[in-house]
Amino acid sequence: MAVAAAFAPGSLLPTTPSTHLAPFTLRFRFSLLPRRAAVVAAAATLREVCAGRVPDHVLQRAEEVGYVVPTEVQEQSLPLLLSGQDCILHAQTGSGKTLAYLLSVFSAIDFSRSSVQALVVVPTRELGMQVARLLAAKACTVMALLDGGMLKRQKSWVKAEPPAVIVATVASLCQMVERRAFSLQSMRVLVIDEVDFIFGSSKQVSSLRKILTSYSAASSRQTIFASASIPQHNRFLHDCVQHKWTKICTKKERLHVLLSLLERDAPKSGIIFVAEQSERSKKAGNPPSTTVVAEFLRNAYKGSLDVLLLEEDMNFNARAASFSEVKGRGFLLVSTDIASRGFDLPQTSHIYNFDLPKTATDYLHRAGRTGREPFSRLECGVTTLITEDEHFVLQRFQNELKFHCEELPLESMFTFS
Ligand SMILES: Nc1ncnc2c1ncn2[C@@H]1O[C@H](COP(=O)(O)OP(=O)(O)OP(=O)(O)O)[C@@H](O)[C@H]1O
Repeated sequence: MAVAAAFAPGSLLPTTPSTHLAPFTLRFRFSLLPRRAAVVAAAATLREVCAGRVPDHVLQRAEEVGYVVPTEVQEQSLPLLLSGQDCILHAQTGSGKTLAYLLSVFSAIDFSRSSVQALVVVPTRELGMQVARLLAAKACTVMALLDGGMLKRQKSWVKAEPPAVIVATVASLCQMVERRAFSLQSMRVLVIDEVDFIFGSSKQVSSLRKILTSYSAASSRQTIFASASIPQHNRFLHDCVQHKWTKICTKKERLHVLLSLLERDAPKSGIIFVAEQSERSKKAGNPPSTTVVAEFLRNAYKGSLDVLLLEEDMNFNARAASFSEVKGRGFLLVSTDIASRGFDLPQTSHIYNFDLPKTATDYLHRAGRTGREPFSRLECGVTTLITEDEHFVLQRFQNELKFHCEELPLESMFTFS
């Protein structure tokens, strides 16, 4: 038997602040209404919300690229962020947290000073590239220190002329700070994006804590945490907005079911999430599932979208190429969870969980890659392919995230060999 399920993102409720990284003060928490309602409800423009705090040239640039009306998370958080308070930005995926914290960064920077004044810590190179691009477009010196980057060359640049803002992964940040390539003494704003992900690794937490306590003063900076899934939350999602679909099939049928779904949905663009290859499978010399799925689609899919691949083991140049290729084009991106956090590809209409995510949090972040255009009426959906014995896992995610799945008979909808 096969089934489909409906699921929709909605509001996230406040959490207990995480205290892993004392000595921060975390004074602000809020909940968020559904994204679309949030946009409709906005009364003031972004310019009005930021008046007198964010430099005019930044606001002008924001308007040029289409950021005119604040999303609800921006409307709610900016008055606090711009007043310099420490904040937890805990709001659903695609709600506009990045622009909220970036505007706060711009309000705090003295553009005439040549020193590192803001640090944005990100979990992955891809998210870092995205944030750095958004910042760079706003005419300010920004340097991205990301795993696999040219840290040696950057070390001399950063020494010669320290950028106002650094966007960094923890590992590359440690390397540069420990080599004394720059100082964090003038840092006014610290942002930790996808904070729960970074706090999920004790190694990253201890490295970050060491850097922050040794090289910057907690009392003189603003700290902002951002994520759609802050730890210790009481409850996650409610309020249906979009249809999300789940299907049951046997492992063998998955590729063909996926193909049928793609034909039926005709996505504008889609991301197909596939499990990372196990060590055992690597040792056995098997190709990664991502490659298998991408190869299958390249041969069998007859639609107009480009089939692209993104996975951990690809070298950084190949990863960067895949990431920049998908920008602005119709694509079917086959990826591991590397694309599940922070990735902002607004044209993504459909998500397919070819393999189940490991946790409910991972499910949330994967699902959040769609429905990201606040003003769009694009039909969006999340589809999960599961076998009968995986049903209980999905049930666990539903219980934890408080969403409801509806099942849809497979045979009536598809024919596959
Ligand atoms: N005020 C705005 N007007 C129009 N579009 C906006 C506005 N703010 C943000 N966006 C767009 O909304 C999309 C989602 O924003 P963003 O990436 O900041 O979400 P997020 O909350 O950080 O999501 P995630 O938790 O998944 O990282 C992006 O395409 C961004 O360009």
